[in-house]
Amino acid sequence: MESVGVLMPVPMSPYLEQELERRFNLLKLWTAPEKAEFLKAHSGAVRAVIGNAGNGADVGLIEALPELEIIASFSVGIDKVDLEKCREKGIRVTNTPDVLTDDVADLAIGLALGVLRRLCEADGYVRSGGWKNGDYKLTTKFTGKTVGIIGLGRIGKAVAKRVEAFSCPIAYYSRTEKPDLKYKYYPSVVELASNCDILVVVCPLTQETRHIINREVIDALGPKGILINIGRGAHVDESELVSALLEGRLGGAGLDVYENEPDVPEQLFQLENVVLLPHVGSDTVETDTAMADLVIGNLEAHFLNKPLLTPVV
Ligand SMILES: O=CC(=O)O
Repeated sequence: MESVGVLMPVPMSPYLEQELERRFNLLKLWTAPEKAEFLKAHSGAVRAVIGNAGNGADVGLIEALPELEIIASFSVGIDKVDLEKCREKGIRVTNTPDVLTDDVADLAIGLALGVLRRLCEADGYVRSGGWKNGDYKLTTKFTGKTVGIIGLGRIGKAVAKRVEAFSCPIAYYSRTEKPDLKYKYYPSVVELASNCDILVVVCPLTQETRHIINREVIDALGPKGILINIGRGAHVDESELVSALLEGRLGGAGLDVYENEPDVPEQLFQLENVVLLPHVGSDTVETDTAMADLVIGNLEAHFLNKPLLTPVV
């Protein structure tokens, strides 16, 4: 497979890069001084593209690569890949589900604890010597709070499992009720937000879920409510979120994702009831390796005419 051209548009994981380089003709777009020229020069050779959470494959890229057969995303979310175009052109698409579920769910709990117990602020209190002048202020309990989950897929269920250990009542919203689950179902996000203390966004980003967290939902969650977003930034109307936090209409937020990454609204930097992470949900050494192995496994399966391991299209 050494002659198969695999295009990596942006750097992702050194391990993935190294393993792709051992097996394929890896073309690293970001290293080219003139990207358009590079693409033109290699367009006939590229049979696979590696996507990720921030960079997929839009119509422009797909149309520029006439020999493209497969897009293997180094992410579970494939909202940056034009799936319709791929279906139309018979291009296969794979992602990396399951292997990252635990890490992302763990991080949701970390964010909830971070916001409620003010972990980052309290850490700063010790580092800056503040403790020498007195105890840190009281914070808010997590155990027993009602947690609402938007999207009860693999990661949503893993969040629920963890939250159960904190004796938190669990409710959820998804397109359809899941009768096999014991959690309380709400048929609208506003109803869910009105009936929980912590709202976790963990559904895939689609046209229907874009800005699923809007002003009405934020107001339903209210001044004591906490929003945790481990899905995609575009799930949330970010300017509404910022104004609700600045005006005290929302109790706090734990965010791993933003509408225009890596740009994060700077008004949030001054707020102690907000924990901001740089989209690191699945970024552990262990999961990076597992995701990379899955990307490579899918490419090898494809080029050996075997069934894909985790097909989306
Ligand atoms: O955001 C990360 C992913 O989709 O894997």
